[in-house]
Amino acid sequence: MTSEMHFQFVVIGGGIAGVTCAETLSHLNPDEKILLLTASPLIKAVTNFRKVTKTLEEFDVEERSMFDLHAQCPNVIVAHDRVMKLDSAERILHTSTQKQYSYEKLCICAGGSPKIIAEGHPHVIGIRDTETVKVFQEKLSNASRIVLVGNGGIATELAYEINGCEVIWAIKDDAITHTFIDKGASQFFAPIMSKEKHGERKGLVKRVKYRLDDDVKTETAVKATKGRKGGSVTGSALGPDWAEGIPMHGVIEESHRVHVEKCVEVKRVLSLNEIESNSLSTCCPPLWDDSNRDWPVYIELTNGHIYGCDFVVSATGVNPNVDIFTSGNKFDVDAADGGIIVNEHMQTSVSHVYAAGDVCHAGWQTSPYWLQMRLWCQARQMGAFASHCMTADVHGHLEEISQDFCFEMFAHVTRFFDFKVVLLGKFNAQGMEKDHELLVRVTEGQEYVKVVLQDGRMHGALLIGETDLEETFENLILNQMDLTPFKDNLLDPNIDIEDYFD
Ligand SMILES: Cc1cc2nc3c(=O)[nH]c(=O)nc-3n(C[C@H](O)[C@H](O)[C@H](O)COP(=O)(O)OP(=O)(O)OC[C@H]3O[C@@H](n4cnc5c(N)ncnc54)[C@H](O)[C@@H]3O)c2cc1C
Ligand SMILES: NC(=O)C1=CN([C@@H]2O[C@H](COP(=O)(O)OP(=O)(O)OC[C@H]3O[C@@H](n4cnc5c(N)ncnc54)[C@H](O)[C@@H]3O)[C@@H](O)[C@H]2O)C=CC1
Repeated sequence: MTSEMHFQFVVIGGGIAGVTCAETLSHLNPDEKILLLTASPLIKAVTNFRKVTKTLEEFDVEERSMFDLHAQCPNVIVAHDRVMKLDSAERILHTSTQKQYSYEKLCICAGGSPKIIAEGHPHVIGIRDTETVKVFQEKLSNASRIVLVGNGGIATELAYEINGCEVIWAIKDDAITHTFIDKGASQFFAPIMSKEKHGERKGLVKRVKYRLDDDVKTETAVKATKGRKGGSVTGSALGPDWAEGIPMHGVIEESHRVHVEKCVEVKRVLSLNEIESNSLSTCCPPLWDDSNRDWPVYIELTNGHIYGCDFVVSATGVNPNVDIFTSGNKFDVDAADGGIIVNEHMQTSVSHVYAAGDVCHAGWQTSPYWLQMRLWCQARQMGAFASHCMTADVHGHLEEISQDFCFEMFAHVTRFFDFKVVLLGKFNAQGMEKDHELLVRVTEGQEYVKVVLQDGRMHGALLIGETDLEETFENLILNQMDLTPFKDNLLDPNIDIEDYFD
């Protein structure tokens, strides 16, 4: 019988949410011992954090050995151990190394795994962590054509970054990058996507730094391989600009070739044998050469088109890692996205258990200008806020804690097609009735500016390019000024909008 170790605070997950939660708990509770349990030996650390505006933040993400966190926060003990079972009635965690840990307060930050079409198929892969990127790179280095499924962040980045390999990009929508931008913005990007990339990429927003020496890398690779069952993901999600500095080359000379199939889903994944025995005819985009080629795998789309390729990347979103926790415990889980529901204090429906990051579903009455997206900034914010709530909870004044300002307004800065992209508030008029109004300003190849107005007040904005409008628009969303008298001038390029509202 293994003895049980008790901790005031236990955090599960070495991703951005878990590490931020453990670090903040450490600062708030210097005299308490905090345990961080992580299935991967590498953890994610946020560095160079800075606020760009009140709600927009930028930071670097470093992948570090788990020993670094203990060195930096001596009251945090980091254990490379996978939680196999949660007994919430007894407040005990059982791990893969047969250990048992009891807790006063627990925060689940177990992240998510890629939602993969045809899961388990040898020619269909997903991308989540360093290891899955390695698999992708290796496969790509021998590939001349891939099918890319999905229309969100990962697919958009891959469609732009992959060189030396033909890409058939299959999307459910009628425009690219639907998760982040509207149809007008995707038309703005269309000519840029098909162009070859020239010169150095700017890397303006983020960098992921790999500070590992070779020994740690080797050890990590071995452990990670052993730890996986059926290709399941154990590492933390990659962070901003993960694609930068990672070679993404196939075997053909043509540097950049993308064919977009719109309004489709994948109907079937087929083998060459199935194609031949059923005499199915395959297709090829105009001017692409498909003569006499047999492919390892074929994809049939719902529009009837069948494409052969070397392998398929399923970039179709994330499933929160909840199964281990929901088994035998009464967690409320969101029916649509599968996340553990948390309230405005990041508490789950199970006593003494909190959750943060990709694993959770924001179940509180959100501000009209905020929405949940599974992003690093929200993982950091939720992890930090959960630690404040857990600390207040053990001291009996949780009810005095009001929600952090970061949940007032959605704000995200990223890069797509080498352009800075800023998303503010309800940037795509999400959940708004038809009575909203859109104002748009486009300068081809330079900038795309869209604001969402309702009753003359700004509810959201999408800014592509170096617009310098984020701070002013953030203020206009937060202060809800009636813009009816200024509407005609709001996007006038000859007016300095910052001075206007000063
Ligand atoms: C390819 C890619 C690119 C991305 N690019 C961006 C971007 O540009 N901008 C952006 O904002 N976001 C981006 N994201 C999303 C962002 O990385 C995630 O939203 C964020 O990192 C989630 O953090 P997390 O801590 O909640 O989860 P994760 O990073 O998934 O961490 C979960 C942790 O829990 C551990 N764990 C899981 N189960 C157990 C268990 N049973 N026991 C112990 N430990 C366990 C895992 O080992 C891991 O350490 C990207 C994601 C991917 C996959
Ligand atoms: N720059 C950024 O901010 C980036 C953020 N991310 C984040 O990382 C996470 C994972 O990225 P993605 O996998 O791209 O998820 P995503 O949530 O961004 O996009 C998923 C896409 O897959 C589509 N889809 C879902 N099921 C499908 C199916 N069966 N067939 C076809 N299409 C289907 C959806 O319509 C959606 O377009 C997300 O949380 C995303 O926000 C990822 C890369 C870059």
